[in-house]
Amino acid sequence: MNTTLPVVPATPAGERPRLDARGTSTRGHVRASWGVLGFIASDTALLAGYALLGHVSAHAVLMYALAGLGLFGTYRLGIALGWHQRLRGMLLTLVMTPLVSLQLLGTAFWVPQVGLLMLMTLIPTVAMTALILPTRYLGALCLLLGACSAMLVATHGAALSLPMQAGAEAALTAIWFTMLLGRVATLSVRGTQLRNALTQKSADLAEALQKLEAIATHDELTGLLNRRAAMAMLANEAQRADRSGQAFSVALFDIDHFKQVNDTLGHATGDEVLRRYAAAMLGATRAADRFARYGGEEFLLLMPDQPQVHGALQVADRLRLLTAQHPWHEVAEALAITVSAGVATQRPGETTAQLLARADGALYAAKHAGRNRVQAG
Ligand SMILES: Nc1nc2c(ncn2[C@@H]2O[C@H](COP(=O)(O)OP(=O)(O)OP(=O)(O)O)[C@@H](O)[C@H]2O)c(=O)[nH]1
Repeated sequence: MNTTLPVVPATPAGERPRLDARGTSTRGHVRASWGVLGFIASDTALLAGYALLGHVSAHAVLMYALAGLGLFGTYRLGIALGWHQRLRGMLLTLVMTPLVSLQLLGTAFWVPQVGLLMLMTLIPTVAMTALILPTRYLGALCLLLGACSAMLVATHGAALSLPMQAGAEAALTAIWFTMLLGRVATLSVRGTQLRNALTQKSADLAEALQKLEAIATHDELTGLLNRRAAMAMLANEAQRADRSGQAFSVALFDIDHFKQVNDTLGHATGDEVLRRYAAAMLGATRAADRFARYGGEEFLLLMPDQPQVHGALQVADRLRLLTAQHPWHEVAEALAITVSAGVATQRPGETTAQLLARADGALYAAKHAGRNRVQAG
């Protein structure tokens, strides 16, 4: 009678069993079914004790045991037929809870001298349900069970009792209570496990989202912000500048004769040059500045705190010089890398596309003027 539904145990770490939609493995349900059998056995033993003391009939104990075995069989059949997967892991709850409740209430109607124990045993059963079942089902189940309980009290109220006459009876009842407490405690543990699992899941999700964001906004080779992120940043900066009236500057850098690096030293060396260049520029720019990979060997520097073109030109030229002075021989003997840059400072009413076009024009001019130089657009 004390057949509170057991908690479906988690799957041991490292195994990859078939999971239902709620992440419970078939093996977990099988283990839970053994738990059901354990409850049936312990309840039957206690009831047999009451029968020996003459408090309930042996017939009632036998019926209880048979009903319990029927429940166990139904559960195992459900698992064998894959119901736990079809019912999205709610087999225990959707099928077993009403059946167990039926068993408990039926016994209470039939053997009201243990009726109060049956009603109390309903509590952890419903609590288990509340952990899993959607609210609308839970509400319906509670209404149904409430109506049945009310009917039980209305029709058998006076007869409902706790077996406590003899000392041995009281001892059995105390054991029953202790078992009930154990089941409620197990449910609380399960609730905590579920909450922890949820917390872990949302932490994993947040981490995955962060990784996705990083992938979406960063260039894989250099780790710099990619063009998409750079354009978004530029748009934000333009909005800020519109509001504050404080202009900003951009510089487009392009590695000189980079094709030759690839052609003579190989693509891998070309990649290494790009990586080193990016790292060197990141280390040399201010925290407020943003350095992004704009294209293949083209880079964009956003300078929010450079409202004057001469200041922006100085920054860009410092970076140009740093590039020329970088120990490129560490990458390949006799390797020398220079960059050309075009700088533009935002003009009132100018769009980011117009601003970039001016910077690009200046870069083109720098290339044509001989490379390894910076020009303003
Ligand atoms: N290794 C490597 N090469 C790249 C990458 N992206 C673009 N490139 C190469 O960069 C080279 C750019 O060549 P061009 O546009 O002709 O320019 P350039 O040789 O730098 O000449 P100038 O810009 O006129 O000085 C091409 O060979 C591209 O294949 C990359 O991720 N890795």
